[in-house]
Amino acid sequence: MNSSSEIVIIGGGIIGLAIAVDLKLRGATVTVISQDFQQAASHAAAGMLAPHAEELPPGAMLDLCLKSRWLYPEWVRKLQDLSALEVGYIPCGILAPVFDIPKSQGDATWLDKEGINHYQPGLGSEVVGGWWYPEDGQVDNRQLMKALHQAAQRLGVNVLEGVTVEAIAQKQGKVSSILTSRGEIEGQTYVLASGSWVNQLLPLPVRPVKGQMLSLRMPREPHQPLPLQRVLYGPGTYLVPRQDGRLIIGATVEEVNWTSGNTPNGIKTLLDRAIRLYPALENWPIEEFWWGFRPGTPDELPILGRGFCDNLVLATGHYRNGILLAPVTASLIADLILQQKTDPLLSHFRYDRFFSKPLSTPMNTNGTQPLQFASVNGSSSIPQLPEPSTEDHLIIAGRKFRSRLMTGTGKYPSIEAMQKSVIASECEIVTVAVRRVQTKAPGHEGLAEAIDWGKIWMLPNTAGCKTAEDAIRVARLGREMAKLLGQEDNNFIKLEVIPDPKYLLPDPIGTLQAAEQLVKEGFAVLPYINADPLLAKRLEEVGCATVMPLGSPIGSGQGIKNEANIAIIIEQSKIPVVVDAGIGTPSEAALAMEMGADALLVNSAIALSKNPPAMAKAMGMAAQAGRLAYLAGRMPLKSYASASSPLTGTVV
Ligand SMILES: Cc1cc2nc3c(=O)[nH]c(=O)nc-3n(C[C@H](O)[C@H](O)[C@H](O)COP(=O)(O)OP(=O)(O)OC[C@H]3O[C@@H](n4cnc5c(N)ncnc54)[C@H](O)[C@@H]3O)c2cc1C
Ligand SMILES: CC(=O)[C@@H](O)[C@H](O)COP(=O)(O)O
Repeated sequence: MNSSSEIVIIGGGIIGLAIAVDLKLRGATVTVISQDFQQAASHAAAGMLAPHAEELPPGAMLDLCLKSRWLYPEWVRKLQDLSALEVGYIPCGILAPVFDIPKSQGDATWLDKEGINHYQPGLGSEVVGGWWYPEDGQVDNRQLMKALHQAAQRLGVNVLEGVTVEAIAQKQGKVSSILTSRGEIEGQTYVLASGSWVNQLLPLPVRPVKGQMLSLRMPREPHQPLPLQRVLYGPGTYLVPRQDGRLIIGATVEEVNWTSGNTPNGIKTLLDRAIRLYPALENWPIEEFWWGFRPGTPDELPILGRGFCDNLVLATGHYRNGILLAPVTASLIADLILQQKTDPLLSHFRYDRFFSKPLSTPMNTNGTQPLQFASVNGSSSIPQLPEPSTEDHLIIAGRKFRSRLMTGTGKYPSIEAMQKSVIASECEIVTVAVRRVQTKAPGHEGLAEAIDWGKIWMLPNTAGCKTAEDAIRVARLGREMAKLLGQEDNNFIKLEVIPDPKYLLPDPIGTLQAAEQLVKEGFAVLPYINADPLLAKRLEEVGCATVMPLGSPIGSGQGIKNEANIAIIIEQSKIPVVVDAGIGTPSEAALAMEMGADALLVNSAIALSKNPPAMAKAMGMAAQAGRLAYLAGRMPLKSYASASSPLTGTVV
């Protein structure tokens, strides 16, 4: 497949489809690509339209939600007309029963025990009262998804189901096409609406937040209304009665990454809370269990508006309120694309709120100072080194570096220790694990912002990737991450394909495959390899920028165990050889440089030392000393002693 469409939307959840329908109604040519309509959070949701019951604080998010709730009646009427399907929209109001009398009662309508039981008989005996939110409501989100799908197809949106977008190709600051499991697709404008999966394509801080759900069948007596008429939004659970007699019970909120499935604990928790709220349901038949992944952002606000490239629009991160926010998102994004109209509300939801540039900010959000480099040589406790020769540069992919030591960012006792160590080492290249930075893994929170990327060249690495495909995907994210942090022209990637968790030894075949592909995509590839001279040669032939043979396993501190093979690699390579991993002491660092390695990468030995900045300085000195020694040339080895002082003129 090689096709083009004016606007290409990635993701066929409620957000992608709602935008597609809106754009199409305004005359655009639209394609929607979705790998799996059923996996969407939009199917899993409860369908509450609940800005008030969710207790959103006053501000831009509440304004956005209220605007969307206001748009709902007209929006669903239009969809029902287009699709000829009912979507179960009911502005039924939401009751929020509580078990403790609240301290303050704010503006919302408070109902005492008698009042709330009047609205909803049969509540648990512990309910002491509750709030009444008359304007909140619900929609049957599964029906709504069917209607959106139908409307899109009837309008002539090109809906591609079962197609996965694998990469977003860019040229000169614009998205040029997208690469999919069925070929390349071109458009003029691209909308990224792939929910929780968005950071598989771009480094946005969106993570899956799992929610488990179940449904019961409510008893239906002849000529009687269903026992529950309104949404009950209780402490830790909610009950959403559908007109067809199902009762939806939700939802857990779990930070378990992509762990799928329902668990006994999840379901038990929901049922316990639901029965406490409305005891009669304990005898109703269970119909279904399911789960879904909410697209969560660090501040729980969506990401909306232009992003990364001129012709790329972002619409993701709707977290708990994506069903509610669909109409307003569709309308604002269509205005933006077709009329270049930027609603003032959108300014609160820009993607770059997560990427503060440390150069212009005196203090990062986590309280750590960004790196300052000017005073390094004035630092008191660390000895000074002579200026290295200005002629002797390390050159990788045409880029010059004075320092021949690269460092990492993991395993440090604190961000501050890492910052000081980077400064003390005088390194100019720091490698960062794309995945850990993206997911803000423990120890990596605020890491990207803690380094002054105006001074330090970022070497994104594919740590954590077990296959070539995985590494290629993460490498692409790494390039975006470097761009976001201000290094527009950074195409470096430290390629790690490591299937083996015990020794962390790289997979040579996967590494070669990934390297070939990444070189084709224009990356400067720095592959981490076992010290295998033949593999090193092949990697050089496919166009890698360096090779990075390991001294010994990562983090082992065993030093240079592969000396003979590393020597062969050094001898035969026309590209720089960077000895990476296993270096435990400065003497081992110096040894690698004396052997003729072009550079070193040292992480654990510095980070795990009792005084990381001092060890970093020592490693920097060792790299320089080893390099100077290599350039100076070693004295010849001899089998016998030869006196140091001349023997001529000795007194007999
Ligand atoms: C248990 C639960 C309860 C919820 N309850 C409510 C509620 O009551 N009210 C409310 O307003 N919100 C609720 N939400 C939140 C709401 O469901 C989400 O915010 C919303 O569905 C997000 O929609 P989306 O279109 O952005 O993402 P999704 O619905 O997840 O859709 C994303 C789509 O993109 C596709 N995709 C991903 N990557 C790719 C790729 N690389 N190539 C092609 N396609 C791709 C996926 O297959 C998927 O179809 C709930 C969510 C959950 C999980
Ligand atoms: C940070 C990094 O890239 C490491 O995987 C690298 O290989 C360094 O290894 P040590 O931690 O053994 O120095």
